[in-house]
Amino acid sequence: MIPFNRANFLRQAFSVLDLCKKGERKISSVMESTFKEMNGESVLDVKDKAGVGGGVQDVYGEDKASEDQLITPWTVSVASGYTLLRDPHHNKGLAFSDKERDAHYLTGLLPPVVSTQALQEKRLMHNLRQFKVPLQRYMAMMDLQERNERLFYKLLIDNVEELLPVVYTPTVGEACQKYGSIFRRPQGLYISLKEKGRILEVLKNWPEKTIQVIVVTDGERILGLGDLGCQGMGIPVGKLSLYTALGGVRPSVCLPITIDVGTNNKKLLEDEYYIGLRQNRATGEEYAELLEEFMSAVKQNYGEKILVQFEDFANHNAFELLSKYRTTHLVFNDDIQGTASVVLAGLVSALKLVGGTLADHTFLFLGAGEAGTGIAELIALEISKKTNAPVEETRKKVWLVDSKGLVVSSRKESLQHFKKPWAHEHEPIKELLDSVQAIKPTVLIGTSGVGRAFTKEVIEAMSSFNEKPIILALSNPTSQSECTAEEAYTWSEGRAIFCSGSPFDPFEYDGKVLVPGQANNAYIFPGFGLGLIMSGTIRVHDDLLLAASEALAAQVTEENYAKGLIYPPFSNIRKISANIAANVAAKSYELGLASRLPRPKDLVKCAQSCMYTPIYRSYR
Ligand SMILES: O=C([O-])CC(=O)C(=O)O
Ligand SMILES: [Mg+2]
Repeated sequence: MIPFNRANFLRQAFSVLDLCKKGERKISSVMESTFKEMNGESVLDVKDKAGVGGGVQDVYGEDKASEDQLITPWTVSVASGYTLLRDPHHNKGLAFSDKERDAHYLTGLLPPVVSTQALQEKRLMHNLRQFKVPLQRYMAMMDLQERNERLFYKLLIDNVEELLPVVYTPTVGEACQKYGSIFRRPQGLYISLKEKGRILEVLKNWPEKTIQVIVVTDGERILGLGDLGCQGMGIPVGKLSLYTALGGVRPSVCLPITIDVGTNNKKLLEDEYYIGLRQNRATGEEYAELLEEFMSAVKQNYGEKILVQFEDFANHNAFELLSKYRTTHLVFNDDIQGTASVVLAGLVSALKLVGGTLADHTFLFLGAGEAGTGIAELIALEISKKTNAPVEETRKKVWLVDSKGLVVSSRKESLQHFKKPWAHEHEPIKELLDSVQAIKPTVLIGTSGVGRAFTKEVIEAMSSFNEKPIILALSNPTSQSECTAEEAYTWSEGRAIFCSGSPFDPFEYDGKVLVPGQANNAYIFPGFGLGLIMSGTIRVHDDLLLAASEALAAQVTEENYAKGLIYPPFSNIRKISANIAANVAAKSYELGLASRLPRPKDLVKCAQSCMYTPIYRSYR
């Protein structure tokens, strides 16, 4: 083995660089990051491996391993021929030019025609539209992602409004429910209880070395569908494809992870096609230890600035994980914080339609879990910032109803800790309808995961004391939505300002076409993540969520308001994400949380220039 020292390292590095310059080798992401490292561009933390000396960011331990340690023999090679066609990152299918076919040993492996990406796109959209069953469209999209990554993202970006419901909610929910039977190829990293004690090793099996964002779930609360165990993998995969399509984060730096600690879903445990551990969920110390090992391994492997997005954990773990790791890691809980940020943006822009300030409104939630309390807290925080009233006071504008009724002070003893701040003085009320009539909210928000919980009586009550009741039915997928667009509009006689978590089609009421908004965290997390990554932010602060929310609200145009919309259309999402990223990064620099210095002058331009675009590249 060549002894590791700076001189040898540089010699090797420059000989590879030479080959690259001559076009004989493609620079791999490993070498690329090594060069950056040598230039001092982004130095990650030096790993603490007692007794053996290695270089800065010797992530895979090749250099510092002593002879008895095992290492992974990663090689750098240029894909060609059949392998190139089977490599989703580089495959272009029929779009390989004749010159490329010659140079890369593809001649004969493809039919003679040379297609454009635009024509491929047209053909694929035509084929997708032939499928009438949404799950078939989902599977066709996943196959495309596995076959030709750039074409997948091109399709998704150019047809975002049509394809979002396919790769994301609601179809992704059904895909998770049936994940075992539609399973073709693994799409992310599975870490189960069986890997306890060697999670770091498992991370190293992932083919990409440079990772900037991880979306992780333990599958316990997949959308509003409950515990889907290991089959929750569809969620991190879907969320990360939006990181790329909507936020422009490069696909190669995104890593979907499912942590499998078992499932309490009896149906899945008995399903012969179930893909996860066939046991009940580990809890308590066993669970906490696995998560602790995971969080340490992630930081050890990818460095301080790896963004970990927690997704669809059950309440009891979600709050705890967020509060435990928010001071030591760059973590973000999409269901608590992302949802809060998107809903706050919608409410702030709704003020243009209903008048008043946030502090003039009264909010009632059905559902006091992650989304409900997360949104509630951000509303209270925003009102507090705007009015200078203490947050303990501003929380009194917000009421929660859970499965046992209105959250009130007499229930405080028995409440889970995250509900306690919302237990205000009031007599106990069991039913939602009675709570609505007693509190008389101007805004009704559903985060309960209980489909059709906003009944005709509830919507009619809201409409009896509000000229324009704001009704947000946020639970996903569509089957769990607290009411449909049609119901909200019909029962409010066309007066409701309605948004849902999963998309609904426009609805015509009394000759007027009413367009429901989609208050989904997909508006926020891609741009938010991009903002954190491009500024090298090291911790998430609540003010960054407010910055994201403010940027989103600012993107709603007069034209949108005229249609009764409180969110901009998803078709503009790349521009919206760039603006969110810039505002988040600006706040991060202001708070001293950004480590990428000097601060770029024009952060919007910086965000735009960082964004991945899926057009084909030409190969030498
Ligand atoms: O995935 C979505 O559509 C929104 C979300 O985070 C959830 O419902 O858990
Ligand atoms: Mg979620």
